[in-house]
Amino acid sequence: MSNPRELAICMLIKIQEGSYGNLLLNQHLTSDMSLKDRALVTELVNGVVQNLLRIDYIISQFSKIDLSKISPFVKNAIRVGIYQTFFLDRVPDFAAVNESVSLVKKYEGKRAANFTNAILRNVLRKRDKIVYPNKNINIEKYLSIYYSFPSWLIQRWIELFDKNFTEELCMALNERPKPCIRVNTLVADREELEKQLSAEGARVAPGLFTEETLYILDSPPIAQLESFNKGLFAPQDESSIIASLAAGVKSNDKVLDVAAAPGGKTAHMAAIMQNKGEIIAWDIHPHRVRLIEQNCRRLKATIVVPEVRNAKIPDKNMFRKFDKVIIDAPCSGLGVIRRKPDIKWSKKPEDITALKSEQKEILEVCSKYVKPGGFLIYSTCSIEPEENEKNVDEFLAKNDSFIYDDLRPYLPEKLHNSLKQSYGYITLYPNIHGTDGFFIARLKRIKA
Ligand SMILES: C[S@@+](CC[C@H](N)C(=O)[O-])C[C@H]1O[C@@H](n2cnc3c(N)ncnc32)[C@H](O)[C@@H]1O
Repeated sequence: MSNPRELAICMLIKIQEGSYGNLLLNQHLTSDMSLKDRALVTELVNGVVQNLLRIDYIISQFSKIDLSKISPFVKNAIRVGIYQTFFLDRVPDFAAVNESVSLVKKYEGKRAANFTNAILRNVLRKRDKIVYPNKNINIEKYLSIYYSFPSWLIQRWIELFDKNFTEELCMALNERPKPCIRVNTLVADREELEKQLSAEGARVAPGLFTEETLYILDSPPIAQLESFNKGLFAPQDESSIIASLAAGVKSNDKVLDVAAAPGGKTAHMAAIMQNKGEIIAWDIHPHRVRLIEQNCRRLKATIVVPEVRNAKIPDKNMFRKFDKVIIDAPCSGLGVIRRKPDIKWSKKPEDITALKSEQKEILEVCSKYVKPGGFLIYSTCSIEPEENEKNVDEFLAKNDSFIYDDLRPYLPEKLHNSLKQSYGYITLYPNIHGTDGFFIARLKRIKA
């Protein structure tokens, strides 16, 4: 399939049937497609998924047929057409309409094509007259439709934060983040990497908080850069970079990273430890443990011992053996919606409850691996308190061998005023910090 819009429509149908957007894009965007086409497919798929409720609201204003009765191909062809005309500057309106109409004709015949044409032209003609739910009458409905977030999430966030914060959060989560990379200090320093990236045609900007972070402003595809293949850097969000700093690892530490794949924090900690000491890196999925192996090989992290293990199953032989235990827990991922917009549709309120108990179990079991005087770092890429401070607070209430440890010595100074009173944990928010949403807690074992 060589037409990027056709490919995007087919992927959108699969995503609505339950496939993961990122996996589909990785699978179908092969090197025989031009860079431009790959970028367009990615933009259309992520853009439609990100703005789904608003796009469907617009369609429903102009279609006499209920959305649920429109065939998946026609519906997604209209969505792709509307996304291009409302959210992208670079595609002329007539081209967006014509492409959708001719694809519908190819797949569903002339009648469906006429319907598509009528809706899209009508939407274009009346685009300035679209009336969204009134913000002053029903703020929840307005935020849900206008920013395209499920109403349960909007309700939850308004209760947790407030209306203004929720609106800012939605806006930030709808922004496309610049790719973020970590300088691999095992192989290069920041200056060397900047020079090499510039020679390879990439432009970068410094990190918001940390020395080892660079943001890519524009570049050839990252995986094709020589500097990537030589392991000079690792793609990693700054929030995740901050989490490995919070671990405060040092040379000759014995570290256990219990949910480590694909190895972002593992390889970073190996760099901080200057490849001295040991990091045992577990993950439950064999294919993901292979990613740890591949990434550590590319990044020359030689002290990492990857293993397929379920962190919920205790191993008595390893109790109290580690200086640092890192639990980068499986979580809802609601903090990384900027990168993976389909998360907002795939996650349900009950997932948060289920994940909380899974995280609690891992926390309970893996805390036993920390030696007296050692540290436990618990993190998630979620901003939901149940997965974060509530979980840790409940753990601490039941385990008097642990206390919160002051994060300030490990965090960039600019973040100190975001720490709560005990200084033992921090939540990063995209609308405040400009990073992914992330939670990091640091605990100390004070008793055997
Ligand atoms: C947030 S990701 C880890 C990201 C990683 N720490 C990094 O920085 O690249 C969570 C990982 O936990 C793994 N996982 C889920 N349940 C697990 C379990 N019971 N035991 C070990 N790993 C688990 C998942 O396969 C996933 O790779």
